[in-house]
Amino acid sequence: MSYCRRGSKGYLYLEDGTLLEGCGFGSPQTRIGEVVFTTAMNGYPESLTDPSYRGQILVITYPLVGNYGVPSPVIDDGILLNFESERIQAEGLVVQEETEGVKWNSSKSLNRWLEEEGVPGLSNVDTRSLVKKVRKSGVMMGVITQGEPPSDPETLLKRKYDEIDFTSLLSPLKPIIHRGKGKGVVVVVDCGVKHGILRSLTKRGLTVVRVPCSFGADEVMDYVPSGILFSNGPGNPNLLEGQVKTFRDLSEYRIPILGICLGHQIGVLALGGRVEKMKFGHRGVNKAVVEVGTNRFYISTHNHGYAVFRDGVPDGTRVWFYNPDDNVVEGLKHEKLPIMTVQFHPEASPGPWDARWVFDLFLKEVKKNGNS
Ligand SMILES: NC(=O)CC[C@H](N)C(=O)O
Repeated sequence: MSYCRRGSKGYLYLEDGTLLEGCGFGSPQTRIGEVVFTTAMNGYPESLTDPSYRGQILVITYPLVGNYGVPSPVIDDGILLNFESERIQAEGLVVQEETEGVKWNSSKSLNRWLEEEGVPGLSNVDTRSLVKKVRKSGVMMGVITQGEPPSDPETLLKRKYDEIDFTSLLSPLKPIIHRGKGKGVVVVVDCGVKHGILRSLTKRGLTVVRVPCSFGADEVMDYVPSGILFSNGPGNPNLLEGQVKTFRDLSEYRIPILGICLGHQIGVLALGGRVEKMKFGHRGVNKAVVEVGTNRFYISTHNHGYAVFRDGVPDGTRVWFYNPDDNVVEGLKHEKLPIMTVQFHPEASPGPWDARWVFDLFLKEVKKNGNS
């Protein structure tokens, strides 16, 4: 790499000793994270602000990133449009080619956005071979930096993604209320909720109370909810004993519960199942899931590194969705209780809306519950 148009070289050092050299963009910071990739061809503003990417360096397989700039934030009752949280959550971004795009609603370039938010970017690297490596050896920790290669990467890489509880960094400190125009209150146990989930609930008239991820069942029940949603979030679900207990305790109230992504995994653990780390995860917006029973395929958005395999399904539940590529369990329904969970993202953001009816189904359950 001899010439970088923004002046600075950039580097990604991987846990296995590989050093990739490219061009720096965004902010000249050094950050550590688990190196993961998404196959989404668009939606970088949503992906970068998805709290579930906290602690991870995101590699985008689509070769041109930045084409349509970064939209201006629109906030409606505290809920953002076009972004999934108030800041970039990913630790760093790796792309093949970073572009200065424009679009009618773009307020700045990707480069400027990363610069303002203190997040390093790396471009002009062969993302294809990087992804092949990650697919082959599994996800690894990495250091992203600019200027010079990292001087002591081994020390930096002592930090392991799987051992950190990121949810406490993202969860609100106190409850936040978003009012819907209809009846019914849903408490969202917020371990880093995507705003797309909040939008999906308020759009259906529901009032949303976002409570800290550390809340126990009694604190959740103080809001007399008609339904409870356990949100998506970053990190290893096996560290979240408190949240698992809260889910278990709440299941006894027989109130409709919907778990999404991390929420699905917490539910599985609460009901006695098992959640394991995958080799390189599912991250993208064109992943098929099959609904058991109807045999319908839905194209859906995924962002998960942990998963429930067939032998980890808890007793008393049945598989609702699975991924036809690798058979991973993508959703469960409880046989007796009004509990349903999905590993994928029915709110999309970014991605297709094929499965947004999951929220309609939840709404139906919430209405049946009577409090609404
Ligand atoms: N999007 C999510 O909620 C991700 C859940 C969990 N952190 C995983 O990677 O599997």
